[in-house]
Amino acid sequence: LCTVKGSDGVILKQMLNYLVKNLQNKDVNEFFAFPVTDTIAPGYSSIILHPMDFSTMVAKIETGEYANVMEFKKDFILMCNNAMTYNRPETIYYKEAKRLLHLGIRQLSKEKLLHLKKTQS
Ligand SMILES: CC(=O)c1cc(-c2ccccn2)c2ncccn12
Repeated sequence: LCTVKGSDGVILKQMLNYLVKNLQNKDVNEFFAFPVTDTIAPGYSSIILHPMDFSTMVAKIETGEYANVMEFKKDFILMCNNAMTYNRPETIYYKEAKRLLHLGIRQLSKEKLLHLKKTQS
């Protein structure tokens, strides 16, 4: 049961869960599924000060930390930019981040979200 006040919170959560699932499906190697550790990426935590990954984004959706889609989009772009900062352009991680970023920007474009909003209501 959601009160009238809380109803938009439920709809936003549904929308964000739909969007994050769509984006995660594009990360076929699951490079972005979990936080990058210093073990697999030497010096990562001293180079990347604001780490982000899909599991963190999913947790933030559940705990209602995103007030709107734009805040969610910011974390997605941060996640991709981190990978394009730490990894060299010739690496698979950089290339995957670049591809994911472009696919995600398209999916999160105003037109797409407007259409999604219409289909939701
Ligand atoms: C996203 C990212 O920067 C990343 C993911 C990984 C990763 C993620 C899962 C399994 C293996 N590697 C990674 N490894 C070395 C250097 C960077 N990375």
